[in-house]
Amino acid sequence: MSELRAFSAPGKALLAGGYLVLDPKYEAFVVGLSARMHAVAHPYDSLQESDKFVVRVKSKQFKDGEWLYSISPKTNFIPVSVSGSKNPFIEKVIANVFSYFKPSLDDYSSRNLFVIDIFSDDAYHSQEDSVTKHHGNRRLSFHSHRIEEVPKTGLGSSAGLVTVLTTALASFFVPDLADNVDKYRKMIHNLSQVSHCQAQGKIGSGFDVAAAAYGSIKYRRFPPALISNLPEIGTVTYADKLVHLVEEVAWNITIENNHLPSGLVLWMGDIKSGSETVKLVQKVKKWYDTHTPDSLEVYTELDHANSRFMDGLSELDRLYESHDHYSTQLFESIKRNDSSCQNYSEITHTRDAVATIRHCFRKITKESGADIEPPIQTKLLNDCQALEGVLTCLIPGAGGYDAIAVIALQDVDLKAQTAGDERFSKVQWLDVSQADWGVRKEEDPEEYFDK
Ligand SMILES: Nc1ncnc2c1ncn2[C@@H]1O[C@H](COP(=O)(O)OP(=O)(O)OP(=O)(O)O)[C@@H](O)[C@H]1O
Ligand SMILES: C[C@@](O)(CCOP(=O)(O)O)CC(=O)O
Repeated sequence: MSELRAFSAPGKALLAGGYLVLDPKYEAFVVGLSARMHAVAHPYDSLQESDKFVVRVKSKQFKDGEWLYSISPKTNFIPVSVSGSKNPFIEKVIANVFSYFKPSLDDYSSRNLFVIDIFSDDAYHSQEDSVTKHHGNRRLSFHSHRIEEVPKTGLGSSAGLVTVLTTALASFFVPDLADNVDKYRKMIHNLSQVSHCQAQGKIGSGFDVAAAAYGSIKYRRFPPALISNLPEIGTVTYADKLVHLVEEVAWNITIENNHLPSGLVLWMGDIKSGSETVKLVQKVKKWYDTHTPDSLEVYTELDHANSRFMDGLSELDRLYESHDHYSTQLFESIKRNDSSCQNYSEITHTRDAVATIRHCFRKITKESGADIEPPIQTKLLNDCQALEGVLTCLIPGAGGYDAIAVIALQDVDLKAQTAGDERFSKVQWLDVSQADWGVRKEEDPEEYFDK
């Protein structure tokens, strides 16, 4: 490509289906966020040598944020770090995009250097030790530490990175991609799932990658074996098997557009203390296996409550759009958040479903030792539930001490309501909102750079 082009992909919050979504039996609800990961692909450049490709990925907001990989058809597209500095997510994206397109060096002689800049929005990372600077027309935070050392807020930075980088790198091989992201969305999604899964060590359900590719969705995962059955990267059969998986295989996945009701918005409160998802998942799995058949009953109850929660939100969405007397009264009652809420079954159904989800998670917390909704978070959520304009609130994703998610009326200001209140002193409201759209082209790539 002879032109600069920019893409972005959203962060995520898993509002229903944590843990269950690891099993293809259950459906989850994930919301795409306004915090986005960006990739700007530069025009083709050339190396002195013509016996390899080089991909240079720069992420200048982080110390030492540059990775240089060389890659060649002669070694079946195994990326080799040139600078010595490695990033597993970037490495797997390069391996898979090259294995998928199998470019020949003859076709790319004198345009075999691909340069991509990564930019990430503030909400992904703790802003401590960072300096905000204008970069082109954008305000970006620059951190004094390496990417692995900067505390995350849990919005899915790696999934955003993998998805947007896959898109940007693929745009070197697909001339019409930049103007047709939709046409290639499935390919981008499937390739990104493969890369993310390999880089992460095959732990996740892939809901974060699906949200990065598609935005707010109902999601049911693919069978994990689809990816774990691939041969090793660099083996002779890898590229063909990958193309077959991305293009031909039925993934049996559910991805359906789904969003929060109009008139309601998401608030994410960061708690600054972090949890380790992998350890939580291990504890919950152990609890599940050692507590059957009771654990299956808990999962079934959770699954039904998740469905009722999603149905309740859809019901509220329909009501908001109707703008009739009943719906106006209902939304005013959420605004007051007083006993009048009891008069509206749409509110009580949604709240009861969330109460059941939280009850089940507290039970699992107690029996498994995995702090999904530990008592300190229970107290915080109960305090949030009583705030003006709050429909409901819960622990997103894997739960723990990371964050809380609150669904509230669009015109209430939780920041102002909780300011100076000791009960909320640990909560930092993130500057994010729901944003339904998945990976997309950004119209003005020049605006990322100083003129
Ligand atoms: N802006 C970036 N530039 C380069 N690499 C990044 C960037 N953002 C994330 N990464 C890569 O992703 C890794 C973090 O991924 P990880 O899956 O642990 O976190 P996350 O996706 O933000 O969190 P969570 O899965 O809890 O939502 C980093 O160590 C780095 O390798
Ligand atoms: C526990 C789990 O179901 C959700 C983790 O969500 P999060 O990374 O905490 O947003 C794991 C997964 O689905 O990958």
